Amino acid sequence: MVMKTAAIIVAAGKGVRAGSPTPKQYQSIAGRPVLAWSLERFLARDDIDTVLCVIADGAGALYDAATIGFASARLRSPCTGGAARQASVHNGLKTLAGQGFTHVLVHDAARPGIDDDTLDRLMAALDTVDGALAALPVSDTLKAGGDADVIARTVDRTGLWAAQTPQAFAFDRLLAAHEKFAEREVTDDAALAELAGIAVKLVPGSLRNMKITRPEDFAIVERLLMETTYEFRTGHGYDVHAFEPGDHVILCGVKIPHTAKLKGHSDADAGMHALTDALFGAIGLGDIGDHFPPSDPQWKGAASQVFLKKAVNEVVARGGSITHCDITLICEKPKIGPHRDAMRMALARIMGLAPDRISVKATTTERLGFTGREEGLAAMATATVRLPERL
Ligand SMILES: Nc1ccn([C@@H]2O[C@H](COP(=O)(O)OP(=O)(O)OP(=O)(O)O)[C@@H](O)[C@H]2O)c(=O)n1
Ligand SMILES: C[C@](O)(CO)[C@H](O)COP(=O)(O)O
Repeated sequence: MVMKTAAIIVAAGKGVRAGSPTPKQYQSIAGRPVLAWSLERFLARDDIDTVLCVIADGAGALYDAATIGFASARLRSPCTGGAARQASVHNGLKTLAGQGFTHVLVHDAARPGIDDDTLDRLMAALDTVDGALAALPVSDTLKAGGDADVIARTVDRTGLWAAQTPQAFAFDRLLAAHEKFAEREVTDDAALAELAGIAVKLVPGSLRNMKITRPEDFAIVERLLMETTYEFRTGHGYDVHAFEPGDHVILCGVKIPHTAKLKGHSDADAGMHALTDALFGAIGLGDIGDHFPPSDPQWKGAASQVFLKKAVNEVVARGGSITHCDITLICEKPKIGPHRDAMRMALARIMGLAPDRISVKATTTERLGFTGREEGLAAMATATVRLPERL
């Protein structure tokens, strides 16, 4: 079945327990409104076709302020919620009904720490079941309180899970459950699904995805959001160009007089091409040919810095930075040594990096092979990038 999935983010609560002057979903946390955190995560996913926020009547200005910069075709205009969370979800479902959605994920705006791994697990679960929710196994010993806060009994925690959101369902089945059991007061959608006889699979959620409920939760969640961890990745690139009659070559952005030129569709800057491929490799984005096909006439004679800048921008767009690049040019001639520093400076300028993050080296193949016979030259590059770990 082809899945068409919507996400509903419920943000129509008053946040009474959190005690903040404006409802908690609009409070700024780690530099942006609580709602913006989860909205960004849902909008970034290709497997979610539409995102709808459910907001309180009269909260339009707060919503607009929180979603500035989220111009996305996938983000619907918000709809209005109800007096209880259940009614807000119901309104969201009714707003999206009849539009071909096969599945829906319902998420609390008050859980800004939702991560991609949890979303992946939920989406995978929907392949085999009509209901799934993120949850954590209970790890504390549970007590039922009696009169005057005296323990009435200890509750067996075996098999108990604390429910989080998102909670994911076959769209029509969840809507039917909301319609049929609208009079039953429940605190989450999985409870309605149970009433409707939908099997709901528990998938591991995450601590980071805790709900802001009380005043002290803001600081805890803020710490969790700020702790973005980074990973380092290395990419490798290799390129070869043949010589043809001419009087100069362009290597790593520097024009060098020579007795031949390099043959190619663009300016044939093998050094820059290898580096571009190394960057695409580090972020798993294919190679230079995927982005700039040689068959496309618009790249004929193009300055290779266009390719390199695109690869750099793709790293930056992922919140990443380039730690180091190392390029080796392999040729008998021209001699690279005198031009190495100019090459590093040129690349540094194009990439917006300090020159000490770029190394250019050269070697010969001792007159062996095609470079030894001066039929062409080769370039190899490695690039190390620092990326935020996938959340
Ligand atoms: N009528 C309501 C009540 C709650 N929610 C949303 O449901 C989520 C989880 O609810 P909860 O933490 O209980 O939020 P509030 O109802 O706002 O909190 P409180 O009970 O403290 O007022 C929140 O994102 C909240 O905005 C909603 O959309 N509509
Ligand atoms: C849906 C929910 O987030 C699951 O834990 C939660 O039940 C909603 O908040 P409330 O505090 O129960 O109103």
